[in-house]
Amino acid sequence: MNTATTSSPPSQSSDPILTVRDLFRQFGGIKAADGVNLEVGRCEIAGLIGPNGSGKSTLFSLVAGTVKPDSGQIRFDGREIAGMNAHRIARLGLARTFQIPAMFDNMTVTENLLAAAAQGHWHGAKDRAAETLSLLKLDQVAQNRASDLSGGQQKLLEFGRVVMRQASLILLDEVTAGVHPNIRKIILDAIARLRERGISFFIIEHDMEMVRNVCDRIIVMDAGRVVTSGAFEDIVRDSEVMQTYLGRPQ
Ligand SMILES: Nc1ncnc2c1ncn2[C@@H]1O[C@H](COP(=O)(O)OP(=O)(O)OP(=O)(O)O)[C@@H](O)[C@H]1O
Repeated sequence: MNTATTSSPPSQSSDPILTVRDLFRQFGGIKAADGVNLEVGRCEIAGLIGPNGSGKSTLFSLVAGTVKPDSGQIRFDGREIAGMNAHRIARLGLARTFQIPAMFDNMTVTENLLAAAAQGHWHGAKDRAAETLSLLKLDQVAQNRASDLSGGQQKLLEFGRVVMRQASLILLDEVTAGVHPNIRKIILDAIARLRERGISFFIIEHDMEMVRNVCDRIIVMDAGRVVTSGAFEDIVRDSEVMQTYLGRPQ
């Protein structure tokens, strides 16, 4: 069901890059994660959808280590990471866009990319910065200060900073929300290209068109739990899921 935006994933190993088992986290009386179970395959682009307050962002924070679970397992690339601190998880190769330190306003676009590499793998950073500028069509503004970029270009730069860290799994939280269609297309094409290079993605998205265009598989959450998962067409065909969990019958 991939459109022209995405290509087929490279051959996937059967061992998922991310496995979440029986994950619980309460805030006061609110069960934000109420026994979450899911997997993201290697080189997969998995979409996470669900109504407001269903626990999507909390799940990302639990996986990225910025929120600690009450109980449960999170296995990333063969290691148990539940409760590990966020910096350690990031060093293992898991990145969450737009959660990394804000870009440096007074530095150029290129300098910002190099600074992101300095937080992780410096080897080959200059070549990777050039590749990333090209991938995200930021070549023309490479020497501009980050503060002089448009809002959409700043989103591209933040995405580029994550790419520079050479993560093997990237969590994207509504990465295209509110951006111009041209910027959106650049981001979607970049996701598809990066997946071809072996990077896995887990994407929170409200825009069903983006979900359809880019995701291999959709995971639906409601009230802190995964209620179903499957191909986009199967999910939208399930009118009960669409009405109950997304509030829009198809
Ligand atoms: N730090 C917190 N303190 C208290 N309650 C929280 C906290 N973080 C999340 N919650 C609550 O946990 C529930 C799940 O929130 P979460 O933001 O994870 O949902 P979401 O699916 O990402 O929602 P949205 O689509 O609106 O971003 C909500 O009821 C929210 O109010």
